[in-house]
Amino acid sequence: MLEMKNVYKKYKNGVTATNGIDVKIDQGEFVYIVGPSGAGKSTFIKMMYREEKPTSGTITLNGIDMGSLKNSKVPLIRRNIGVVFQDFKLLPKLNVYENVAYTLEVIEENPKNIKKKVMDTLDLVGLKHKVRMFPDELSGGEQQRVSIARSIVNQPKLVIADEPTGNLDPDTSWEIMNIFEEINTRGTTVIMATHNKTIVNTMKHRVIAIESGRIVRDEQRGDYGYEI
Ligand SMILES: Nc1ncnc2c1ncn2[C@@H]1O[C@H](COP(=O)(O)OP(=O)(O)OP(=O)(O)O)[C@@H](O)[C@H]1O
Repeated sequence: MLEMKNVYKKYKNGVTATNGIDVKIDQGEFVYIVGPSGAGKSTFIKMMYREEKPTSGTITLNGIDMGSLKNSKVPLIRRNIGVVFQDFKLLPKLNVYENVAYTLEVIEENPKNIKKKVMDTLDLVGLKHKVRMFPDELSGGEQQRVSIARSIVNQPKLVIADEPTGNLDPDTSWEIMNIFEEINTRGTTVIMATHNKTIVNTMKHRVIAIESGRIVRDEQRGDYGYEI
């Protein structure tokens, strides 16, 4: 589903964040991206959904060359990619239902389908009973559930998460991880950057370690591999 060939990313300030990355990720995989702070994990991930463009090399997502994709085509491709962030990034003036429905409204989904899709997704993340609440009335874990619901309501083939449990306590982190596990069990590819050693070592999946912009380890059912 995703292939990178010799991908370099040099930012305008001269920092080289990825230094020749080659990787292949298949549909349905669950992949952790680990490595020290500043290693290039977020940059690696951002290039997958064209938040950043590679300086050189190729990135192909389901046959589409993400690097040379016209800006005007990016929103269309993003419909097939859900993205979850550490800081949730919910719209503060919209309630839970509206935050999730918004994704479908911008892609002009038939209004008749929106309600069912939103409610089914909120049911999956366990938030059906809080549809009218606003983000500032929710706990961090609940906000992350809304953010996950928003990312999957359009049934993307790929969900990318950058440190999704970074702001959450251990119990809540496990609840959130169980949702990602369920999403993956349903066939969605999950790619997750994380510093959470306990989770990586317990909920075993493929582990790709990045250091100084290079992949230094790529193991099925790998370990986190760093002391925190
Ligand atoms: N927009 C940017 N402009 C310039 N340099 C950047 C930019 N984003 C990241 N960098 C630099 O690129 C390098 C890799 O950063 P990146 O955020 O990809 O690392 P990371 O592994 O995700 O780190 P962390 O675990 O701390 O989130 C760092 O040196 C960082 O300072």
